Amino acid sequence: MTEQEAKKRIDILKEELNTFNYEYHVLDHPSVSDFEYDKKMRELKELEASYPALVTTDSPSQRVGGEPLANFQKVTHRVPMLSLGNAFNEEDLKDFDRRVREGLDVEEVTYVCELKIDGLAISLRYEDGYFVQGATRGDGTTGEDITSNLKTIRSIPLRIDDDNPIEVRGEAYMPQKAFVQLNEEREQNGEELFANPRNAAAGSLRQLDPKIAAKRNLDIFLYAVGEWESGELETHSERLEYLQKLGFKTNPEWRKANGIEEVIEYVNKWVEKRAALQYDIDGIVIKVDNLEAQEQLGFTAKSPRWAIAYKFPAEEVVT
Ligand SMILES: NC(=O)c1cnc(N)c2cc(Br)sc12
Repeated sequence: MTEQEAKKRIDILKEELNTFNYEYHVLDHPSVSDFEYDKKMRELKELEASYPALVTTDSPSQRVGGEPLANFQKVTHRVPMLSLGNAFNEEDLKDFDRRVREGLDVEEVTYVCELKIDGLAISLRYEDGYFVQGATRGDGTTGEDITSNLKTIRSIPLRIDDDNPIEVRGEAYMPQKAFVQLNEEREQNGEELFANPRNAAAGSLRQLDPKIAAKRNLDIFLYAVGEWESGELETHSERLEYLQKLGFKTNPEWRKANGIEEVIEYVNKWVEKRAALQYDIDGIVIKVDNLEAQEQLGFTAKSPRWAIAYKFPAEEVVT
């Protein structure tokens, strides 16, 4: 086989494997068997071993990186990562809504309600359509470069169909099933157990060896943007739809709410339904949907005036 023929075959295999990966990990709707997937991955790795110059950063064979890092480099976020004010009851939510309506001088506001994922806030940077850097939130301005660990999360696309520099933010988390399995393994090995899926996700993403992170079955939901050079949209809900169109995993439970009464309805629904989820949530995030209105409201010293986190009461720990 000539190098040109090898490149053609490698491009086909990359396209197929990245698509199978998207179907399995983002859509939860695989179109091929694991056997079929593994066979094509083996062929890709053999071709890349014969033609190392043809290995590219978006190749699915590159998800589990090379050698362990000595340490994590610091990353300065071009756009600071948010922290949210909290609401603990309906009164707090009504106060928030009152401040927003007064700030915008309107009678009623359209909000977006989203589940507050109990994981680790993450920022993903794409340039020319390639995943180039992933970082932790850190203190909101400076985080740690954990690109090699984030590449092991199969639902993170290595390539997207938008060549503008964009940053997408979300929450990396460990599904409850993965958490139980991990602690069972640790118990058998006499290792210290993780207290909860959030700590397990944080501990996994802080591993210097990506091969360990790759085994932790982490996942991610994306829900916001940082630096954004792509076409401007009018609302946050349109952004969520665009992120999904780009191939990012967004949480399917987000809903628009017309006025605070619909927000309260959504919150009360999830106080009941949260136990049925396969991942931990610790509240609901409520955002003003219109982006111009967000701009108009701006920020306090610490957090946006156009969003709030309703925190669920801490669950009683059954001992
Ligand atoms: N959907 C969201 O906006 C969202 C979900 N889950 C979270 N843990 C957080 C945290 C911030 Br800050 S926003 C947000």
